[in-house]
Amino acid sequence: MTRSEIGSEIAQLLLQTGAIFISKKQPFILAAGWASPVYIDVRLLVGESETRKAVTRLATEFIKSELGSQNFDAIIGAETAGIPFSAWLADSLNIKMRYVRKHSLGFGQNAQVEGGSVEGMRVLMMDDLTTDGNSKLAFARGIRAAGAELEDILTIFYHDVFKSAGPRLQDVGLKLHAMVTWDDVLRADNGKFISPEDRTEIEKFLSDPVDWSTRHGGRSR
Ligand SMILES: O=P(O)(O)OC[C@H]1O[C@H](OP(=O)(O)OP(=O)(O)O)[C@H](O)[C@@H]1O
Ligand SMILES: O=C(O)c1cc(=O)[nH]c(=O)[nH]1
Repeated sequence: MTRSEIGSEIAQLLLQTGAIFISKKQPFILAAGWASPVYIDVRLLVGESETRKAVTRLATEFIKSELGSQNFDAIIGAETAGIPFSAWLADSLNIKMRYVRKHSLGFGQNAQVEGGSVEGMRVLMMDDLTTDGNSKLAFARGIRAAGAELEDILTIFYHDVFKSAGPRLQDVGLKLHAMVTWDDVLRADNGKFISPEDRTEIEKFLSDPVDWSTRHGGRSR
């Protein structure tokens, strides 16, 4: 399967499971404080057996063909939504699984990376989604502080509109790989899930998300 075929299949799953939410009244406020007319709830791919099996099959194929599964000793799921996907992928790829907390626990072993040592291991970080990459930077600091070699991050969805995300990750030696972006979703929709009015609003947001956010009470820079 090509990258584009994988993107198209997962985009269909996101549309069918109702994971693409379009705000009718108030904008969504995202983790980093941006206002947005859309919110992608990738967590909805977790609930049903058929759906999660399909995502795991597609992500396994993506990792094998685009990244090379032999390049990783472990997959590390990011709290919270990255954790279930990392568990299924670790089984499917037959590699170790760990997970990384948003913050060290603060008591007990005070660990940020859980599930065993990652010292000297080549690891792949797995999360459900990327917006501006802020959370990825924090997770990466924790994973590297635990002694792992981390260069690659895989997310199911990437908004790919906050233009600073890629360079900020590259500056610290991180490569972001995404299975689905807005291009895949807008191509996969046949008008059944996204109305023409909603599509117009989404396109306005995508063409200048910082301006959209500023005009709707979210972050402006
Ligand atoms: O900051 P970015 O790297 O662009 O990624 C956006 C983050 O926002 C979501 O997490 P959130 O904390 O909202 O929810 P979760 O705990 O369910 O993962 C998502 O799972 C990403 O981790
Ligand atoms: O940036 C975020 O917080 C975010 C955006 C989005 O579309 N979906 C999500 O779960 N989080």
